[in-house]
Amino acid sequence: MKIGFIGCGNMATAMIKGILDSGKVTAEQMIASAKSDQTREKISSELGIAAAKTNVEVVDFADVVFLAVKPQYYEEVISEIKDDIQKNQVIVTIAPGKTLTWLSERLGSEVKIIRTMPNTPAMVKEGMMGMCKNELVTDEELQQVKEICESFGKAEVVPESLIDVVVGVSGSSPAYVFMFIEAMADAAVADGMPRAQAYKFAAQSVLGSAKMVLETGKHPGELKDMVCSPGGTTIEAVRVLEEKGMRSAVIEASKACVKKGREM
Ligand SMILES: NC(=O)C1=CN([C@@H]2O[C@H](COP(=O)(O)OP(=O)(O)OC[C@H]3O[C@@H](n4cnc5c(N)ncnc54)[C@H](O)[C@@H]3O)[C@@H](O)[C@H]2O)C=CC1
Ligand SMILES: O=C(O)[C@@H]1CCC=N1
Repeated sequence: MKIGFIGCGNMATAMIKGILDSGKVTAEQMIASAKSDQTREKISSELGIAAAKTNVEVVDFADVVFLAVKPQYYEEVISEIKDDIQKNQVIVTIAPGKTLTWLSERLGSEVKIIRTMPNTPAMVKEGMMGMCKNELVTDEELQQVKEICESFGKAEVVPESLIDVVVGVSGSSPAYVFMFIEAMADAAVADGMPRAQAYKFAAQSVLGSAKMVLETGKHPGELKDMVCSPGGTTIEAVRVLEEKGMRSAVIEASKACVKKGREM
């Protein structure tokens, strides 16, 4: 399978590195386009794959084409490539808000489309991706693309109605988690811990807690209760977090994120 990326910024770079490291696809089977000479130089030297000057070159080469530009450039890119797309090719999107209907109207009703939502932890092969397809994509093709995407983390097929929800819970949520880590570290610094050490302690606690949720199968509330000793330190922190509306802040933030995605 030959894989192409249109645009090679943060997400594309992370995804390409993961795919190459998995060995599922060789460097000769991959291509990415970029507008600037500087980015094309990075594609050749850092990623070791072909760098295309035009987006049409990517479509002419690849079986699976990822549209990895910002949502506001989708329309422009689609009008550039639409006449070159063949019936057997699969177009994979990674932008919020661009529905299968919106995409089909612009790419053409004959085009196979997989709509996904990845996240930046793909950079460390711990990504989480939601994906759905239009009716022209076979289950086998979806499975093949899913396996490729599992090179940089986990991937799950969801109904299209949940893709906007995926933006809130995993596409954008790394930003909220980084804010949480930064805030915990700020508190540790305020109490005298050197900053680099504070980030390590805070980040490792988040990593370990996430692993506990995934690996023990226990309810997050039960895991929280296991930390809270009666009359102890943790329940004091929990009391203040509840008083300051932490859960509500996270829920409202995530709902605003999902709403924005639906409007895009
Ligand atoms: N950054 C994130 O956390 C996530 C981003 N996404 C989505 O991934 C997509 C890419 O986002 P990032 O990688 O963060 O953006 P980015 O800005 O790092 O990369 C986009 C790249 O596309 C290039 N580009 C712009 N117009 C182009 C054109 N006409 N032809 C070829 N290349 C062009 C830009 O020069 C840039 O290098 C967006 O649709 C975004 O919504 C999805 C999930 C997470
Ligand atoms: O902020 C954004 O619009 C993109 C989509 C998900 C994460 N970043």
